Amino acid sequence: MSTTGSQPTAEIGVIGGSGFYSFLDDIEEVRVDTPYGPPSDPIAVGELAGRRVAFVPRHGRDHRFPPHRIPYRANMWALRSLGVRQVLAPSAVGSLTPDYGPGTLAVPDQLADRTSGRDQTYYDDGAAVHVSFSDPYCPTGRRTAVDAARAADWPPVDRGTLVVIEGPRFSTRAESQWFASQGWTLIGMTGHPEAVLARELALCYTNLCLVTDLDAGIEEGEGVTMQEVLRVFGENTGRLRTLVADVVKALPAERTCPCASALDGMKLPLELP
Ligand SMILES: CSC[C@H]1O[C@H](OP(=O)(O)O)[C@H](O)[C@@H]1O
Ligand SMILES: Nc1ncnc2[nH]cnc12
Repeated sequence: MSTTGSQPTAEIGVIGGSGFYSFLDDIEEVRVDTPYGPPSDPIAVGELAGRRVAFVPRHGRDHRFPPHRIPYRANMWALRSLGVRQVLAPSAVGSLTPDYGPGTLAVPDQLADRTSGRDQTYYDDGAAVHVSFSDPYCPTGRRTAVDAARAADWPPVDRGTLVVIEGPRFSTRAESQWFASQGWTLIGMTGHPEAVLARELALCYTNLCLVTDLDAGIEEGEGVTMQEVLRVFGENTGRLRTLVADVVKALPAERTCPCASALDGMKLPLELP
């Protein structure tokens, strides 16, 4: 169903990644325009256990946006304009350690940006805004996700550093070994700038990482392929969707985390939606 009249609202946003192109059953589709163009797809808004949820697949339903072309700013802006304040972001990631094999769930607590040339800020002009980003993820969202995964009998890796590469190619063995030597444990292509854009809008952001492969530097075979990523993701989709739903249900409605006050006292050059 498409909405043209009064716009529905949502409190929690879910950004689906590779293999995660839809989420809710009974939805209203909302076309939101933003100063950064349209989001990846119309936003699907619906209800889950009494919580209002907005869903957008970051690559589009047909996976037409490669990671370096995703309209990250439009996606996050559109979610906020619907009322969203907490964002859950499931992602397919590679592992940089043999300890975390395919099927592992990880909730990283750190991020290392190795992207280049992506639009990574809303504050380009008019005033300098520097948000704190030492802890890029929401502590409440992370704790809720870790607890929900444990309760679902899917014990997660409850920390770790996600390095985000520009892509769309996968890493060489040398690059991958270098990332691992830094102590970084997970690798993906979309966690940046998603996390920082959420912080720049004072949104909570939690990355739920499903390991689909061992990255090239630690793998003994042919290296990573897109087919392998999508196959392993497909094998784990059911429990990941259930977990996202569990986290939606368990997220505290009231925000007491630092993300909520990320912009307090700052003079912003634009009006947030
Ligand atoms: C489909 S292979 C690589 C692709 O998968 C991951 O996507 P997402 O983070 O949206 O789940 C990775 O970041 C790449 O975009
Ligand atoms: N090995 C890998 N490198 C980058 N992004 C990924 N997404 C899933 N697996 C990946």
